[in-house]
Amino acid sequence: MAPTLADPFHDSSALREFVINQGNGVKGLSELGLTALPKQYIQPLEERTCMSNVVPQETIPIIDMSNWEDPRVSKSICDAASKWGFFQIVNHDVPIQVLENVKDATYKFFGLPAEVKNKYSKDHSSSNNVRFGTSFTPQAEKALEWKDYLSLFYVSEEQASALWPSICRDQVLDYMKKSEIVIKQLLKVLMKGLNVNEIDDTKESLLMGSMRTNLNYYPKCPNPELTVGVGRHSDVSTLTILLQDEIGGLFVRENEGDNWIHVPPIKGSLVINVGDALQIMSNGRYRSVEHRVVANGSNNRISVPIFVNPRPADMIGPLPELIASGEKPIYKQVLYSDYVKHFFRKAHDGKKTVGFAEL
Ligand SMILES: COc1cc(/C=C/C(=O)SCCNC(=O)CCNC(=O)[C@H](O)C(C)(C)COP(=O)(O)OP(=O)(O)OC[C@H]2O[C@@H](n3cnc4c(N)ncnc43)[C@H](O)[C@@H]2OP(=O)(O)O)ccc1O
Ligand SMILES: O=C(O)CCC(=O)C(=O)O
Ligand SMILES: [Fe+2]
Repeated sequence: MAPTLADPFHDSSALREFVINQGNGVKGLSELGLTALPKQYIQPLEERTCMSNVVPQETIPIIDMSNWEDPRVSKSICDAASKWGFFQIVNHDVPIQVLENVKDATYKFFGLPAEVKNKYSKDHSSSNNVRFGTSFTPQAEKALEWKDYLSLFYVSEEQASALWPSICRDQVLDYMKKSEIVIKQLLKVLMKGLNVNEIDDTKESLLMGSMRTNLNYYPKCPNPELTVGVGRHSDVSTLTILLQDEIGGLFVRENEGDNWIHVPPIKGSLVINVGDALQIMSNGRYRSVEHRVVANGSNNRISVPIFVNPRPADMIGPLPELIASGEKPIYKQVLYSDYVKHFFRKAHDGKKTVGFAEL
């Protein structure tokens, strides 16, 4: 069949060549001015966000961090991590300018020509620690996701200087560095909520021994109602610190039901969520909750999550303090890099990754 403007990528190998192999991403597709979504991005009905399942009056907690050691603030953090798995923080210690700089740097990186960004793709990057990509796991997905990303795994300043794209390196490093204070505050409070009152070096390394920052770019989409920006998933991190811009589009699942809650952008705030590693280490007391991002028909959107993780070589399982206090473990000990590889090798599938660690 001859290509048409509505669907010039009827042939899937032509689409993969343009989007994945040449590094144009969905940003490149969006900029072609397509009038219809290529069929490879059409999600099954059950994966699209249906507005009748969105609860407009509900909201995740918004927590003021200026008095984070106040027992009432600590309680609201622990309650939010148990009940919602998600909350927003305001009046934290990360300067607004640092957040603005990393958003600008994200636009600058994605504004580079495809052939420059493509130097960081899975096939061309000189290291697994830097990866430019699109969708999530295109090789495993039945329907692709409408998102491009740059993923930066932090090892050292020296490695970042040598390997990370210079157009965003310093801004990402600054964002990570300045976020460390609030990450430590949150972990201290959350551990205290489990009666783990001392975070020694070993425990600190287990909770936050590695960090990965992703720059996510969701370009304007024809037929946004047919696809997703990011499909339903929980993060595999201990905690995720997410900076989103003013566009909106992140939805969180309410408890176990089929209702979804929008996370409204609040200027200067950071969205915090519990990841699978903390759900496992807390023996299920804190919950990693499914979330998804819708595509947008009018605007481009960016977000910048910092995934705070154990180290790849760590064994993770319910914390010994919880088991010593008589709790029955519901998870086994697993090697964290095995857990992450399991997550990355399949398409987004809600909360299924956690099954890998269940007893
Ligand atoms: C991208 O869209 C996303 C991402 C997310 C992410 C949510 C998170 O919570 S990220 C936090 C992940 N944790 C860590 O990175 C810390 C620990 N790191 C590790 O354990 C390792 O670095 C590793 C990630 C397991 C990679 O180890 P390595 O030995 O190099 O293993 P490989 O065989 O190369 O990779 C395994 C498998 O994963 C794919 N992959 C690797 N890195 C990424 C990446 N940054 N993004 C996407 N996929 C990645 C790699 O291609 C391999 O798959 P194959 O099929 O090729 O075998 C949430 C939501 C999103 O939409
Ligand atoms: O873009 C967002 O708001 C969320 C992205 C996300 O869930 C992720 O990258 O894991
Ligand atoms: Fe996520």
